Amino acid sequence: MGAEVVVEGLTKSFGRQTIWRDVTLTLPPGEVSVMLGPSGTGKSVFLKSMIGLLKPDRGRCVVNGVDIVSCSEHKLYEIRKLFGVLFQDGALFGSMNLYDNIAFPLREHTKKSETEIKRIVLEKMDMVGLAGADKKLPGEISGGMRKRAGLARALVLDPEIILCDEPDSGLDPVRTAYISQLLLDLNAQIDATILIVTHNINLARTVPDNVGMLYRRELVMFGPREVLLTSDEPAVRQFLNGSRFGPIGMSEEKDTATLAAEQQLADAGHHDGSTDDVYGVVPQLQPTPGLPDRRGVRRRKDRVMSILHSLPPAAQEGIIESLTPDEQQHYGVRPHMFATAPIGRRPSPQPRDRIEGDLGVANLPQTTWRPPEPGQGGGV
Ligand SMILES: Nc1ncnc2c1ncn2[C@@H]1O[C@H](COP(=O)(O)OP(=O)(O)OP(=O)(O)O)[C@@H](O)[C@H]1O
Repeated sequence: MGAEVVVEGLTKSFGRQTIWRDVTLTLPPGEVSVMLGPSGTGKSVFLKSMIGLLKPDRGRCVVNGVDIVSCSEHKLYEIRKLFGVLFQDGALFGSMNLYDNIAFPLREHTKKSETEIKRIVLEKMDMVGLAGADKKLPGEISGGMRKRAGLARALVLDPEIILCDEPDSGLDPVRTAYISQLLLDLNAQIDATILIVTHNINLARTVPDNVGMLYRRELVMFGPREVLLTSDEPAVRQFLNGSRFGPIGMSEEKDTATLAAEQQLADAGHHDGSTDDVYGVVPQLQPTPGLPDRRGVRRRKDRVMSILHSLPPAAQEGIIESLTPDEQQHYGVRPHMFATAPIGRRPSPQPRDRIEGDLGVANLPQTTWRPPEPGQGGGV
């Protein structure tokens, strides 16, 4: 089973620029989590901080009892071996063929024989659908294949935790769907804890067990996927919908005057750039038939049902509806037992203080932005 990662009060600045502060979350062992957030909110910095490539100013990041932030260099070197990282561009050596790229960590960090290395490299290449491509150079293959090669390299040391920085970047929607499925299939096969940083809303809606979002130097929320997917937090809704209208601006949050002007545009029926209203829990991807069931799913059910009472009604409803009738009976729940609005219909926004607490919803500065009324344009 993958390792649990406990992040507590993590804060990172570069000089006087605070990237994010007081980030607290737990990546449950063997579950898949996604971190969303507008560009520049520090998602990559967060991943790098988790493996000790960057040093946070404050806080803890604990894996197997070791705090990566304060441990010795020697311990950090050891603990890093638990991580497999897929960097945004695959980070392959251009002059090495795929075989040598993927074998690199084994030759660097282990004393395995070349025969053993060959067995492992070919096995991982097969797992990511690259069988037969071992002689190719990174420059000779597509972006999707480079991502797969980066993933195979991340797998060779049998990581307990896999960090993926925008595995979909530069990929078309079909290749993104394939890499989404691949990540879930890998999770089923090796039960590793996975954290994916992405902007891809389809991936965020269908792949992970948990979703979080960084915004305005805070972790807006982090928790079971159903919470974010049914959230009425304006920044979350705007981000999921890819809408221009809302608190997130071109490069930073908007000021009051901009928000008021935007509200006028919305009232006048101007299009906000979004298409459908992305709200509600959609079915999660399943491992490809023939692969093992995801062990994290069973563990997650017990975990999420134990905190069900602390979640907003729409999230509770989404979770209960995702259970089979037998599971509903096992946990003593039935659809519509808590929620007032059926899933897919948006409940009225909750006052901020009613959705805080166990959820870890950040106390964001109040915004004057309000969604346009139905029928007044916007489609938010
Ligand atoms: N080594 C560094 N030194 C100084 N500033 C840095 C460093 N690395 C990142 N930053 C700054 O931290 C901020 C967050 O960068 P980061 O790349 O983590 O954002 P991101 O959320 O991953 O963005 P994107 O979605 O566009 O990839 C940016 O303002 C960036 O310039």
